Amino acid sequence: MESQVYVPRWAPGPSPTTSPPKEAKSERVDDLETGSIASEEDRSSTMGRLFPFSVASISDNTGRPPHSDIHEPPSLRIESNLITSPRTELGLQHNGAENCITCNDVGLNGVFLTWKDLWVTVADGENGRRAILQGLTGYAQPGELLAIMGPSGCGKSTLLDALAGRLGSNTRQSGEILVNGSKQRLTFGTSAYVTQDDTLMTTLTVREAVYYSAQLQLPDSMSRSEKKERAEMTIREMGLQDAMNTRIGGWSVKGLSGGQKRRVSICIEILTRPRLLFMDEPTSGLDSAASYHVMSRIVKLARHDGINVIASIHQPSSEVFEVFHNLCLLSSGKTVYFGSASMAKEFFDSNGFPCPALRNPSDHYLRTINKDFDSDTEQGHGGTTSTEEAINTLIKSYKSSETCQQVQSRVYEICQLKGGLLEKKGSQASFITQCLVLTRRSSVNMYRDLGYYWLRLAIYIALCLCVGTIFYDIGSSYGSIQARGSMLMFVAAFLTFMAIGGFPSFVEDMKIFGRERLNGHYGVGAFVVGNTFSSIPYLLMISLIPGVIAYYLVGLHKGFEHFVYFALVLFVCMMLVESLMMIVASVVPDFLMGIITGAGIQGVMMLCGGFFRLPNDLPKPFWRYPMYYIAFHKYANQGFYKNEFQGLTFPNNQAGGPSTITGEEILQNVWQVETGYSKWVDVAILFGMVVLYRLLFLGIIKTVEKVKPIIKGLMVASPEKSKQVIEKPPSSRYLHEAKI
Ligand SMILES: Nc1ncnc2c1ncn2[C@@H]1O[C@H](COP(=O)(O)OP(=O)(O)OP(=O)(O)O)[C@@H](O)[C@H]1O
Repeated sequence: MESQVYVPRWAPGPSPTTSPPKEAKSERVDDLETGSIASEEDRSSTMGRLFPFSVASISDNTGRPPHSDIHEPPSLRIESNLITSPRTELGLQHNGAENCITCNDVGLNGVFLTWKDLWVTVADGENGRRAILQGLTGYAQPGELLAIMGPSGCGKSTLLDALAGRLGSNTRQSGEILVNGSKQRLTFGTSAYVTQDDTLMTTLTVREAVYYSAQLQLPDSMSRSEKKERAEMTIREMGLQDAMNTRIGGWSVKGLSGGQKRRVSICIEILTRPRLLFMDEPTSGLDSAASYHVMSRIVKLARHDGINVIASIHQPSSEVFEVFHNLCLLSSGKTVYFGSASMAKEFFDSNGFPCPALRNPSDHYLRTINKDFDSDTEQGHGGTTSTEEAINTLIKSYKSSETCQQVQSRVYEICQLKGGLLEKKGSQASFITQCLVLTRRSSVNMYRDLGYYWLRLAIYIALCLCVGTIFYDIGSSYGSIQARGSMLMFVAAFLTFMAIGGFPSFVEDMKIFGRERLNGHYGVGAFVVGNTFSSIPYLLMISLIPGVIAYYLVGLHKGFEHFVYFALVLFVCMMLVESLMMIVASVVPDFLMGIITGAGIQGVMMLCGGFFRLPNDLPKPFWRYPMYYIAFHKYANQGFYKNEFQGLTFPNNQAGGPSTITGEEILQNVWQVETGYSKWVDVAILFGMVVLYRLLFLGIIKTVEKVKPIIKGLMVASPEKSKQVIEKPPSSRYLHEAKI
């Protein structure tokens, strides 16, 4: 082999070999749409441009065909002006497009991810801290798929979460994760993450879910029809064309199957072709054919658009296994193997665990390193060894292998590249577009979800019929003063309290918001605006229809203006309770705990709202100030009472007093209402509280987003272990020749 000069594509200055030959642009090797595979001739002509790095030189004197190099370590395979991978067999290389990863600007736009000596620990009651990941080192490159495999509970999801910056707050992480060679946080829109559980809006059809998502994420410069086309093309790519108009469905209504939901989740995240894509078990729930098609399409997409894909996979078929570029095999948080997927077989062979004929290699690897069932591992040579021993042998062997050294060298090289900061992938749609789309989507969801408003409407109507018949035709006797007060209190307290009923549906919305927010589809502001505007028509409906029943059956203060005020206070109180529950949901995302917390808060507010204990009798200072002024029931009651009693006169049954009593006197002496200001001020305060509560929700989410990483940063501790931070590449075999 001739001497080699490794030149990264983003290295400054001209390089004679960094540009692909002109004719490359006219070549058509594979077609993403049709999935057609390149001819062998085409492939060999484009092999030299398969990777984002140009390697000056070089001729291969071995005379091997292009594919035979797959038995060499993958990361630094340098020969024949190429570093190649077994994916060539699938035609996953240059496709002739201008933006082809293999030819153009992977080095500029692609994202390299490296991690060195990565540890993740969690608190363990008895033993201090338990390590979930133990000193992992690896890398992931643009245009490639890195598969993370291992037995259940070995730390696959934890590794993905750590790399994506999404570890839970009870974990501690140490080691170095670099993006394009520099430290940067990977949250909120810098990458896309397909989580293990499918958090989707169950009331939407597949077409709607993906199209709304396209509208939220794709730039305003794209026309509606283009967005629609992109959405439908992506749905077809994931083989969901027959389910386009099927509702996703949830626990109450059956819709898509688990595997179909998985594919919808993938569709939503690949719409914008993110530069970094994390996938937690993308093939779970899929049959082997569907798994193969999904994974091969993702690999093609990765290759075509320079996407760096990192996926945890449970049990790939041999066909699926073949599309992996690199494999990270974990056992109990330790690396058993990291390197070319196709080289894993040789690794297991050479360590005395050959894959039996006719067995799927990935099954063999997993079986060899799964010690959960404490079974013995059969060896090719007829003997047996315990699974624990087998794992230790493999871990030791990997650590001392050349492959491991090459991985560390590769990590070191990538770290030297020092690429720019990763820009937010984020949504490119404007804030206004996001608000409009979210309002529309949320309206459709509220309309179709019976639990959101329809059930409440039915219950409200039933309750208001009860109120209307119990207080029927209340009249204007002296006794009606107390009855009116009680009836209005019931409406202000209990009917508004019932707004809590929409909380479970809102919690589902919050989960979707959480996922989309983390993936950068839109911000908190757009979510709050969308939720507020979409709920207004429904809240108006559930305050007007039951309100009219209760108001006119009881025969409250006559006059349309009085009814409008009554319905307005009811409406704004329901909105207020919903806003309060939004705050609760942002702090307590579990719906049962949230309902209990929300009910508790409202119970306290009801108590100190000035009805059960008159304002002047409330113990000072806490209940009289500030609680009385914080409880929205104060303003609701006072507004209702002013609306009801001002302008009315009642006969006075009290001995020795005047024969009549005015509404003003009742307000001041009976209900102790502050009459120095108009009833409209009360309603304005209530509206102000709605705005305040929604702003509080926004503020809490934003603060948590900002504070959480700081707290996590403070919590990062060095685990008790000797560190092996790679300051120098263990193997300088390639580097001493490299010009970076
Ligand atoms: N935040 C956490 N707190 C406590 N333990 C955790 C936490 N996260 C992960 N673990 C533990 O770490 C181990 C690895 O979990 P992880 O979810 O990464 O495994 P996995 O390989 O993805 O498993 P599966 O394939 O079954 O999804 C498990 O034993 C799990 O209980």
